[in-house]
Amino acid sequence: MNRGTVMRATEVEFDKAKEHLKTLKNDPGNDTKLRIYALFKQATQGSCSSPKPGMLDFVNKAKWEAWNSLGNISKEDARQKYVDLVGTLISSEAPIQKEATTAGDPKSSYQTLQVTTENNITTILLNRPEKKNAISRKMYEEIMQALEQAGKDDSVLTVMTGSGDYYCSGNDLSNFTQVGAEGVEKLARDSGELLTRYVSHFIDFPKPLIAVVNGPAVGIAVTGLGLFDVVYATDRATFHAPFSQLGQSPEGCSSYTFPKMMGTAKANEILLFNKKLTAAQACDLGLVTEVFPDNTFQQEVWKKLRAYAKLPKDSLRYSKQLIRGMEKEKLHAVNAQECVRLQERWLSEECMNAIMSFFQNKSKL
Ligand SMILES: CCCCCC/C=C/C(=O)SCCNC(=O)CCNC(=O)[C@H](O)C(C)(C)COP(=O)(O)OP(=O)(O)OC[C@H]1O[C@@H](n2cnc3c(N)ncnc32)[C@H](O)[C@@H]1OP(=O)(O)O
Repeated sequence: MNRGTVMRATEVEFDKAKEHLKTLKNDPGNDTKLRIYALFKQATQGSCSSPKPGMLDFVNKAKWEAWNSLGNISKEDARQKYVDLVGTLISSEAPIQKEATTAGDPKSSYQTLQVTTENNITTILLNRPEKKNAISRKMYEEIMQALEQAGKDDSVLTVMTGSGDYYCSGNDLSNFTQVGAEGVEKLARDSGELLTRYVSHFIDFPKPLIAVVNGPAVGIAVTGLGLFDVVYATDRATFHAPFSQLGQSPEGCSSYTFPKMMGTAKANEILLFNKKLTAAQACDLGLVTEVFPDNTFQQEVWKKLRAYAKLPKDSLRYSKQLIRGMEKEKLHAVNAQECVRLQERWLSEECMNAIMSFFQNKSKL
């Protein structure tokens, strides 16, 4: 590049930076967030021309000040600065996480996931960090689609992990507030059908499926872990299945896999009495394979996974099928039974009150 040439980010680089921003694991802090906001506004709308918000409108006032402070820089310069700033934030995070989630060949048709294949590993990144990766109806459908593709592609392993500070906060509770003209019975029936299909995709998944639990997990994100082949967790992760608090009942085959894995008495504390486990406790009970310190989690786990992914693909596939094969029929029966019970639960007063209370109070479970 000649001296004095100004670098200009392209629209594609700008769009990529917007996507990368969603995968940030660490909170960049308010000042940086305001600068990102301001550069984005300047890049898309030009200089700030709106009137200054009132002094009690703290949030919009801070945003206005950040945007206004950019002065007259051009849209192109703002776009370049935005791309640079996001690039700096991404590269300051664990390099292995970046590699696993943003490089490779993103199947960009997904709205709620980022799916990449690299080093023989297909990674399904749950990508609604602003909602703690709660699983919306769209996300259930997209996870099923991603599993179907990953089951057929050339990769050796499939990994599921979360974007941001949570692994996943379970079912998006607003799935139960979207009642159509046909009423709540229809909603419960459709939800039961969706859940049956969703869990079946895990039961039938043909190659090693690994959960990289990068933060707390709630509800179905915990119960479904019994259907993964290996579960690695950061020591920051917690495992909470608050069914009775929500007037619901277990799913993800956990009414069978949990007692089998850890004994009925231990499973009951989790599935009946909402006991929240630390990562170390979950590991002692056999739900988690291994726990890593948060600051080396991504590095250590991805190093291991890259080594595993060099093993012969068919051997791993057939071995998994032998280990799980005998159980498949049983698991489908358990899944069907759990979903029938849940359909009844979703129509119960206990469950409706609990969901209303979450949205009214945003009460923490
Ligand atoms: C189709 C039907 C299939 C049904 C399958 C059956 C599955 C059952 C389950 O999974 S049961 C478990 C359901 N999950 C929960 O009950 C968790 C609810 N969430 C919380 O308790 C908290 O949000 C938290 C502890 C996960 C995180 O707390 P905190 O760190 O304080 O963050 P916020 O609460 O501010 O969350 C940020 C933002 O995300 C929204 N959100 C988080 N989790 C969910 C969720 N599960 N459903 C809907 N929305 C969720 C939260 O409301 C905030 O949104 P806002 O910024 O206010 O718009």
